[in-house]
Amino acid sequence: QQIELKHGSHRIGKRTDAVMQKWRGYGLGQFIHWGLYAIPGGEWNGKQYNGAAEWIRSWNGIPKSTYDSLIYKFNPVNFNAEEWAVTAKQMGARYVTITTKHHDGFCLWPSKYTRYTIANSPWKKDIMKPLVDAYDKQGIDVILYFSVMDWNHPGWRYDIKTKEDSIAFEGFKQFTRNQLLELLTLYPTAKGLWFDGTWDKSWIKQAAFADELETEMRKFRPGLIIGSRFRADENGKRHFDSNGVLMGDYEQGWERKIPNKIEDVHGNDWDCVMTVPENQWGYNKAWKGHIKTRNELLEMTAKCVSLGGNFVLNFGPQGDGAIRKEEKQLAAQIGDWMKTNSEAIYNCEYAGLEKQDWGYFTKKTGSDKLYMIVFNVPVSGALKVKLPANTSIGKSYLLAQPAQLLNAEEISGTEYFIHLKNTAAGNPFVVVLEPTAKKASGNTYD
Ligand SMILES: C[C@@H]1N[C@@H](c2cn(-c3ccccc3)nn2)[C@H](O)[C@@H]1O
Repeated sequence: QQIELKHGSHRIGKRTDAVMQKWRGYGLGQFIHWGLYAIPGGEWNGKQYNGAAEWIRSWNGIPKSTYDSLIYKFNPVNFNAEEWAVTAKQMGARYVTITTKHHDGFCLWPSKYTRYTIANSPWKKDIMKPLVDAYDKQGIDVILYFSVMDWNHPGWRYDIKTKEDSIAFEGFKQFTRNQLLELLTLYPTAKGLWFDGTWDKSWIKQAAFADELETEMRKFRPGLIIGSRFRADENGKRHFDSNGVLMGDYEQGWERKIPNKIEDVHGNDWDCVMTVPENQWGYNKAWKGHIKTRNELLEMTAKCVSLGGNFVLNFGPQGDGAIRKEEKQLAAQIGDWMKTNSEAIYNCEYAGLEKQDWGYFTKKTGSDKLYMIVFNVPVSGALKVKLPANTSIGKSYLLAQPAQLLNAEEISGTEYFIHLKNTAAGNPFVVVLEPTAKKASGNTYD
């Protein structure tokens, strides 16, 4: 049964306002991880760091102060915000999440609450403003990534054990609040905040402070979207409070993993953030291990949308500000597919139909139109569809060739085979189903 909570979730069920409805329909997004870590790119003195490139500061092979002095090397002469935004547009991304400050504490905006910012680098200029403006110009909504954990701030603590810890952390909490209100003030078109670095005990113990801060930010920016990772409840519960209710506006736990069935998402909004290599968010020179292909990424996108979520693909621009060619190629390949098939991705939701082996169902929000995103054509060339009892298939056709109707053979009251004309599919493709209400059979046998 429900327990009394002061700092648990303040909402049951999905948000129904227009801003969140738009977020729900994005389908595909871009993540950008960029900062000082892009300069070493996962390598130091010729040796490769085995962890994630944006965590290289935590490698004991580098003195912390040596890493921190990378600020004096940050001069991204090939940085072009317009190019990044156009790459995202060509990919078909409808929102972008950009690291304003990662765990190392380096701020891509000229914050007045620390010296560890772009303003004190050779580059000097604000990076966030041109990025927000460029993405806004492309009609791509911006979400600001913010790491609470800040290895550069003297007040940061992993846990609070002594009086000194709690005094230092009080200062850190005010600093964090100041920076967040500063970001919301400087970039008012940002639709949301994507929090990270909130798993340590020090922050988990700040249930009341974080709850008040979240309320303050929502008041400051009505409609602001905040995920489930920002704060813990007074019992230290994260993502879901002590009553199992989702914290924040959407579930943020799907990092480099995708739910397998609808029950896994508990009726919540969610997005999945994904790296192209196995686990590299910041630029890593060694483009090694399993690099996801365009078809794998398309299947992940389709799977996420088929389960009611969004898929957010990460890009790690180089230290000089250019996006690496492999990522540009992927963006173009994905965009090429989206040009023909984005109708099955944008403003679509979980169709409520039994999953079939050939791929994924999506349903257009606000309509009965169904999409079958096909990755595995059966040798029979027949795609099985199970519909609810009171519906049948009015029309079915390839999204890419709407004039060519496909034969939908009724196998039984609720099962159909959609017969494909051409089974040599080199690419994933979409079949559209326009269901109609089933005519009453008229015969009663009762
Ligand atoms: C979105 C992604 N989240 C950051 C992260 C966090 N962690 C992590 C790893 C172990 C324990 C707790 C958190 N690993 N990566 C990555 O650096 C990237 O920013």
